[in-house]
Amino acid sequence: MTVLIKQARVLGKECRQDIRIADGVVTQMAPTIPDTSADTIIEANGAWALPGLIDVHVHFREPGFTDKETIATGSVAAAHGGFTQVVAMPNLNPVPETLATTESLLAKNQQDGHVRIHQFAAMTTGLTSDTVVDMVALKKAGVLGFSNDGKGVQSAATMLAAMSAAQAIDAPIAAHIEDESLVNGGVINAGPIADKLHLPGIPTVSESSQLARDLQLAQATGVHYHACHVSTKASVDLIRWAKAAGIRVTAEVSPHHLLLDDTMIPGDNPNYKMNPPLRSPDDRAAVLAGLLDGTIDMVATDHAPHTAAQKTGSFSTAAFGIVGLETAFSLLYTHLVKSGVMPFAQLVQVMSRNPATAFGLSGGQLAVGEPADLTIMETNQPYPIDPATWFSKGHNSPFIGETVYGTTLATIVGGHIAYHKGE
Ligand SMILES: NC(=O)N[C@@H](CC(=O)O)C(=O)O
Ligand SMILES: [Zn+2]
Ligand SMILES: [Zn+2]
Repeated sequence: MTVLIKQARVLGKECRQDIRIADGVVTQMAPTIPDTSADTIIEANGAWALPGLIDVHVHFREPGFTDKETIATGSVAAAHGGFTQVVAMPNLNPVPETLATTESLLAKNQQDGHVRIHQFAAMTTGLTSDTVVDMVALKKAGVLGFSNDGKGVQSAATMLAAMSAAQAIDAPIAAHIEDESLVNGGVINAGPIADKLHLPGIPTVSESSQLARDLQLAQATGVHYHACHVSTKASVDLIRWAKAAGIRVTAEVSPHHLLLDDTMIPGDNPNYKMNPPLRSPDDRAAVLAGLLDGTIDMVATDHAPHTAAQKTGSFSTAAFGIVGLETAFSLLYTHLVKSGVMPFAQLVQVMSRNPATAFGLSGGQLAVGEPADLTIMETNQPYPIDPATWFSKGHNSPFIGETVYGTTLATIVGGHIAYHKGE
């Protein structure tokens, strides 16, 4: 299978490029390549050719919750958003924690995935217990690493045991950081907005105090510790300190924590409910500053689809989480790059190269000889965010109706076209 992309803009190149792909590899880039013998031609017409985007935090809900999303719908949504690789979280039913459940999930990811799907297995059985899974066997089966996302690990002893086991096989731990003894049944960030809406608040220390614990444990074990969806200023300060101290830590931030804060919540609307919650304007400024200065390594969407029924009604009863795969690039391009907050090359780095480097994945670079994972992205035509155009089953987003720039024309995974606009 050969693909020829015509007249794409490429970061770091003065003039438009033709890009030839054969057998899953980028084989040629030049101002003009004759289109003899290409199976497929994609006219970029000056749109960007970017290294395929990588999202290390998605929820595909299969098995167990296929009314919210499936591996098929989630991975087409990923391709539609420009992502060529994702890492899927294990808060499923059954939880991938035994060899049998994990092997069948990995096979299903392979079979149904429209993009490359990597998988985190649970760290502990049932995502809540103190029993660490058989990491050696699960790593051998093919998982990328371990996470209890959705739940913090409440016991320091359990976290230490999990980190030691993961370190011994050089597997990363991706931590949902939340001390449940400090959450107080909260559903929104603690502070004046929670008070105004008469909703119970989640304090920032429920995240940062457990992060401080984890960083000490990561230092003691030498494990690769990845902090999921960092949301507070104190967390950014802790990670900055930890990196300076040589602790092997990486961190992600979600588009919504970069672009929204709790003062923007328009009343009791559950499409603004997620965990961690939208924090204060100061927290939001700190996570953005942390991403800009490299303290936070990457953007990850925490794509968390739910049914309409689960996201209707009030903050107090709705499910936590919002979708992100089909809006992440356009929102960040519009609000960070177009507005001059972040250089375009840096946005691409935090959405592609940095996640690849942190987790040892292929991709993250567009160059001759590299795997043909790439995204053709048009950035000049504004359009309103409209869930009718999405492939995800989840329509739970606070960004619906917003005008953005950034349309995926095509997503190519290993030389195969995973998404092609209009086809
Ligand atoms: N982020 C969320 O609000 N929800 C996630 C769980 C999680 O990422 O912690 C989910 O699985 O729905
Ligand atoms: Zn989480
Ligand atoms: Zn999550």
